[in-house]
Amino acid sequence: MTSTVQLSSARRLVVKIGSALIADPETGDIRDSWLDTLIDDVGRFFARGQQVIIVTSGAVAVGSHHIGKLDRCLQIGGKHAAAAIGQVHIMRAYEQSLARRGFGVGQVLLSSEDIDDQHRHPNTKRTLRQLLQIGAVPVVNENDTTATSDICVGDNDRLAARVAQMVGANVLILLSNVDGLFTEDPHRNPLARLVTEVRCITPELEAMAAHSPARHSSGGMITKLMAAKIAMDAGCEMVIAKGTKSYPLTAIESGGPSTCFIPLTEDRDTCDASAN
Ligand SMILES: Nc1ncnc2c1ncn2[C@@H]1O[C@H](COP(=O)(O)OP(=O)(O)O)[C@@H](O)[C@H]1O
Ligand SMILES: N[C@@H](CCC(=O)OP(=O)(O)O)C(=O)O
Repeated sequence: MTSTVQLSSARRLVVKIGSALIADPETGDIRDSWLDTLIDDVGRFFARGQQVIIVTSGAVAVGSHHIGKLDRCLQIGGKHAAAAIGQVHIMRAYEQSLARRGFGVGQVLLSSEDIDDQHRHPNTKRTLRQLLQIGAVPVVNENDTTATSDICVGDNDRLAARVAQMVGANVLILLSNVDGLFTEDPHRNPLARLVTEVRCITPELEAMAAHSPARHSSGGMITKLMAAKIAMDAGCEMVIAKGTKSYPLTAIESGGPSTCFIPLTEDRDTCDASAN
């Protein structure tokens, strides 16, 4: 069973970009041509009167390749230094791509305190909303350079869900390197089937999700299901889709494969999942 995801009716969307999309996994180079097609899609949403917040991974992936090019050892500066270097490259790419289409950009680096702390939360929310009002696209990442385990969200799937919850987004899209949630990791079992629609995160569904084999990824499918719980509890629909090809948001709207997590409402209260 397939379902066509309706994105056009969403007033506010959060789009999360995984490391393997923004950065070539082999070279660590930013995939500029692909990024231009994503930003074309985002521009189309803005032209329809919709608001889009981007949550992007990739700072560590891009930065660690640069450290490699400079012949330094990752252990010395570690992940924090890699993120500090990579974040600059990522933001330059977003800034240039958005500017070519007439948009500004606002970098928002968050720790869990910026979302959880009752004094910081309203500031974070206000900043995101003001950026949208003045036509600057918020580009969010975790503040990896100073994050310690007690103040970090830990992965951008949950960070994106927390942002979606905070700004009252209608739809959260996680663009990844797989079509969605499969009955097993499709990289390990090619016979795994795509789950197209989820209305409830059951233990059976959680058992399907595994970690990612990719080096710079944080949580694989496990954190995506955690994100789905946060989003659905906030009444926000969540979509996981493959974003590796050009125009990844157009592909979803055209009925491309995806897993859609639909929050329960009073008139839709069945708790089940459909697989292809
Ligand atoms: N049940 C599953 N369905 C789909 N992918 C899964 C599943 N379990 C584990 N995975 C792995 O999760 C990976 C996607 O997560 P991740 O590498 O963290 O991507 P991203 O960088 O987009 O967050 C897939 O490439 C796949 O190997
Ligand atoms: N904040 C990190 C991203 C961590 C993360 O969640 O990565 P991914 O699993 O590829 O979305 C970075 O920018 O490298």
